[in-house]
Amino acid sequence: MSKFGALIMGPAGAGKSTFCTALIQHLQNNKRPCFYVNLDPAAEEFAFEPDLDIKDLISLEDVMEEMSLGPNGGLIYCFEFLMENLDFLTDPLEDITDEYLILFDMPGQIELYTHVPILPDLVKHLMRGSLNINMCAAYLLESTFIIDRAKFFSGTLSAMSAMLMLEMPHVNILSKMDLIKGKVAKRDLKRFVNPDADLVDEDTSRIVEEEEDEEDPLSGRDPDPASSKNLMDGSSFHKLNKAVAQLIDDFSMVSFLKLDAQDEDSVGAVLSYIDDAIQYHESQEPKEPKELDADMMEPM
Ligand SMILES: Nc1nc2c(ncn2[C@@H]2O[C@H](COP(=O)(O)OP(=O)(O)OP(=O)(O)O)[C@@H](O)[C@H]2O)c(=O)[nH]1
Ligand SMILES: [Mg+2]
Repeated sequence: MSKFGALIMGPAGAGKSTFCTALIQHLQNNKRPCFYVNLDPAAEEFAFEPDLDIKDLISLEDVMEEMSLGPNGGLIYCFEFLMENLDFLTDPLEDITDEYLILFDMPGQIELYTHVPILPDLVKHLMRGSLNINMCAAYLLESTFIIDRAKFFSGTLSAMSAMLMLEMPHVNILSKMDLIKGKVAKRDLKRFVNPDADLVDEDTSRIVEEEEDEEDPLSGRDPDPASSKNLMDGSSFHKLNKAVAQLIDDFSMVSFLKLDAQDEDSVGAVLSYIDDAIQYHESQEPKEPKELDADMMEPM
């Protein structure tokens, strides 16, 4: 029997938990069962009580206190502890049937998605171990980043890093679309949904003209070439951003779905992409004719 799940990821405050809440509500409205797993050991409040909560295994607060660690080191410790106690996840998930969508609400520490190898191991355990869950990663990025294009491309790079690291079906999502309604022209929005590198050139707010051959205003001397290597002036920053944006553009790997968590149609649309990625509907038993909605049986 197959199992189906989605890993809801993204930087701090991107709207992961809100998206999980909206998804659970939408699934309930459509009479689909859901199993909600909280993997954020610092999360306190939930609109829907998690069916499984990492805090019942380990809490970030205790780790920080007892191990004298900061929030990021503490989080990594919690995940290492989870990896040593995988039965905590495996046992309750074993009995989940193929009708369920298992939602994993992840923490927002970016290092988890970029350079710490814990997440790939966790994903391998969920997808390829005895649980054999068909999983899709959903990576959320705040749409307000669009206003600052350097920030947008750095966020896009983190999404790409997660994609490459996890090697699993993946959708990228621009969350909080309600916040930019009316602020970005529809035509421009399309270019962020499929990011193109020229967006960086058009971001005039960030371009600072290179002040080559200018005297150092403090000392009156020519700028020291050695020290200027360590300083990133506006022009080098722009070139770096352009190179990063070009890399993303060249890969043609990152595109975004738009999400407004308050709008049920928008939540449903994103869910349909996740369903497609995990082939949820293909696995569902065909319904007996008597189970079909009476409306559908009525003559047109
Ligand atoms: N306007 C608007 N606000 C949103 C939306 N989604 C989330 N927020 C707000 O953004 C803030 C962070 O949302 P969360 O859902 O807690 O974000 P998160 O990614 O789970 O955060 P961490 O778990 O702390 O990393 C909250 O104040 C939410 O109310 C949205 O679609 N629109
Ligand atoms: Mg959260």
